[in-house]
Amino acid sequence: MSVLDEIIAGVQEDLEARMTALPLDDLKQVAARQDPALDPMPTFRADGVSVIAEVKRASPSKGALAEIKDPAALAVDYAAGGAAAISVLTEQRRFSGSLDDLRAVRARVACPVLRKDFITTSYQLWEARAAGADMALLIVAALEQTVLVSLIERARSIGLTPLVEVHDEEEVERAIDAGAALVGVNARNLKTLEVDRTTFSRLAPRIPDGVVKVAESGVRDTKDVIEYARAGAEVVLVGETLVTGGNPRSTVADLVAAGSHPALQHRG
Ligand SMILES: O=P(O)(O)OC[C@@H](O)[C@@H](O)c1c[nH]c2ccccc12
Repeated sequence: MSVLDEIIAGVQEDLEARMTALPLDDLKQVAARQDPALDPMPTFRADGVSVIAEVKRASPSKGALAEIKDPAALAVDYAAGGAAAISVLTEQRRFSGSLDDLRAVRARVACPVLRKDFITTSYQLWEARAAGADMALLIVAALEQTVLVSLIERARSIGLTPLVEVHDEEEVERAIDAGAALVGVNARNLKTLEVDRTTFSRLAPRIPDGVVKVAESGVRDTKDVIEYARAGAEVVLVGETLVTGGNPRSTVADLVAAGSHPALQHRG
């Protein structure tokens, strides 16, 4: 069993318990009480590289990264530094996240919030919306094509913008076929957990113009942002560097500044 399969098995076990505790119809009512979801796409399409800053306590590859006692305070710092959106890991077993983290972040920031998890059912999309998320991650490697198509449609129907994650050429093709408008190229292979930053430059040319390209993982500094931007990234998603560095607010601000350099505004 691959790491990805193992993570998903755990996620589904935890999910079953929540589904028993809160039936879908009740969950939908919670979702209906939320403010309408925010649309991140206009900001992502605007000039300059948008930064999605991630609240990430741990990862399967590195174990514990940071304690993060107050995820909402961290998200407020990210937003103050100029983050276009906040990503919140909600997977519990390997990433030490939760939907409580997402709700806490939602209550304190005005920008779009992404639910970062291993979503395989529409129940999880409703959970995301009920917790106040505006976006949800869909990992192509974790989903059969018909399921991917239906989760993209379902996400949109409840107001969520799906971020569709790919790792290779075949997954790019599947994401585009499924109608993705926001594609994330993850430099970390979820099967081997290794980071290869050239994955983005290799796959970006296969993503049509008009589809917003997100470079996920492996951003260490401003140089990496510039490199991803030169290869066509409109958005970068950054976790570890922000939670392990000293000053998240100024680090985000530095990354945003690097990505707004006029020499990078030639993406067409
Ligand atoms: O910490 P990094 O290398 O900056 O990476 C952030 C983000 O890309 C990574 O957390 C991630 C990308 N896709 C995922 C899917 C599930 C869990 C986590 C992820």
